This record gives sequence, structure tokens and C-alpha cells, in this order.
Amino acid sequence: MRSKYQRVLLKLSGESLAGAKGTGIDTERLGQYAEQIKEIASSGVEVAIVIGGGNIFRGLSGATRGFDRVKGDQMGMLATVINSLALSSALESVGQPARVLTAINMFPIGEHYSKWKAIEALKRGEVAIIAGGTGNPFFTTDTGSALRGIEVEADVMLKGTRVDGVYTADPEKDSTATKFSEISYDEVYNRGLKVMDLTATALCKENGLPIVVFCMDTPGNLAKVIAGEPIGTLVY
Ligand SMILES: Nc1ncnc2c1ncn2[C@@H]1O[C@H](COP(=O)(O)OP(=O)(O)O)[C@@H](O)[C@H]1O
Ligand SMILES: O=c1ccn([C@@H]2O[C@H](COP(=O)(O)OP(=O)(O)O)[C@@H](O)[C@H]2O)c(=O)[nH]1
Repeated sequence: MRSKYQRVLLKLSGESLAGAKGTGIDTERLGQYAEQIKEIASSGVEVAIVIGGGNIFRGLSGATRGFDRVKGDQMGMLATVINSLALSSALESVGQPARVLTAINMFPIGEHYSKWKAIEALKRGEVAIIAGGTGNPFFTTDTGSALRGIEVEADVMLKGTRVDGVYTADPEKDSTATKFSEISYDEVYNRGLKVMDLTATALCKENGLPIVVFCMDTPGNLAKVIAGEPIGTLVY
């Protein structure tokens, strides 16, 4: 497989993992993700993954229901660990070695994350799944994935989600929204586009990490992005 990138940080949405059910983990969706990831990893691309937790718990929505925000965010971070374990299991069941590294020490559920352990795993051909977000409340997994992408020196952050790119407005709410094939970090900020949170976008800008937003729910799309096909939106 032709590859534009050597090392990637793939961000997967927790909510997408729920599939049509809208909550929890859809095993069919999980298996479909595992196959797509195996396809690129077995062609030699080094793959680090950060996965969200929105299919299980979000701290902010917990706070609106009376939960303490910090405890709610800790619940959200644990949700990302559950999703990471599920993904590592799905990868191993299709023959793709994977290792879970956690932002907070919770050995033996995963190994405590460090940049060097992640890179060691990548060089061995294992998919490094970096769980628990940044380890801090008041952040998102988008910011966690920007942070880890920069730390592990990825060539690009691939945001695999339910929509096929960045639009002039949320395409799930505004049917007249149009898609950008590419857009600068500053324009995302100036237009107030909500496809990623601003902390994540700012971190990527400051550290020169390009982002590709694409639809992960269509099988084969991940390999197309890796091959440099112009699907999705490049944020640079
Ligand atoms: N300008 C925009 N362009 C594309 N998607 C947008 C935009 N504004 C908001 N979104 C929303 O962002 C979502 C993608 O973010 P993601 O973090 O994967 O979702 P979630 O937070 O629901 O897990 C899309 O499903 C879409 O509804
Ligand atoms: O560094 C982090 C990353 C995540 N979270 C919590 O984990 C939840 C799940 O992550 P996110 O909403 O980013 O998941 P996604 O939208 O990708 O499913 C968030 O709502 C936060 O409560 C956090 O507190 N710190």
C-alpha cells in the first residue's frame, strides 16, 4: 500500500463506537474499525490511537445532571479506558498486536503511558492505544490526541469521525453547510467551527501538527487517507 505518512495519531470518537445503538459499544462497528486499522498497520504505518468516551460518559453532561465536574471528567476518562481495552481486544482478535498505555497509572489494566513506551511499541509494529485522555479534568480526548500526537512525533493527526470533513457549519444540524477540502487552523478559529475544540486546534497549530478530518464509518476510508487520497478535510 502506498503511504503518505510513516507515523499517525488516529483519534476515534467514542460516540461513533456506539454505532446505530447510540450508546455502549457496537461490536460490529468495533470489528470494522479493527479491520481498517490492521490494514494500515500491516502495511508498515506506525499507528497510535486515542479514543473518546462519549458513548459511555461525558463529564460536562454529567455536571448538568448534578455530578461533580471533576468526578464526572474522571468517569469520562475511565470510559476512554474501557473503549481502549475493547479496541485492543478487537485488534488482537484480527491478528494485530496492540498495547494499551494509560495516562493515569492503573497497571495491570494497561501500562503507565510515557512517550518512550509508546514509541517502543510503535517500532515493534504494535498499535499503541493511549487511554485516559490527558489524565486531567476539563480537557477532551481531542486535546489528548493532539498532545499525544505531538509527543510521539506523529506526521499527522487523523480525526476519524461520523462526518466526512470540516463544514461551514455542523452538517448534522445545517443541511446547507458546505465542506472544505482544506482550511487553516486560524480559519477554523475565526469561523468558530466546532468540529474540534479550540484547545486541540491551538495545540496542533503551535506545534505544526496537521489534522485530517474524515469519516471513519465508511470501510476503506482510513487506507485512502493514508494513501493521500483527497477525502476529508486537511486542517493545516
Ligand atoms: N463545522 C463543522 N464541521 C464538521 N463537523 C462539525 C462541525 N461543527 C460541529 N461538528 C460536529 O462535530 C462532530 C465530530 O466531532 P467528534 O468529536 O467526532 O464527535 P463527538 O464529540 O460527538 O464524539 C460531528 O459529528 C459534527 O456533528
Ligand atoms: O483529557 C481528558 C479527556 C477526556 N476527559 C473526559 O472524558 C470524556 C470523554 O471524552 P470525549 O468527550 O472527548 O469523548 P468523545 O467525544 O471523543 O467520544 C470527556 O467528556 C471528559 O469528561 C477528561 O476529563 N480529560
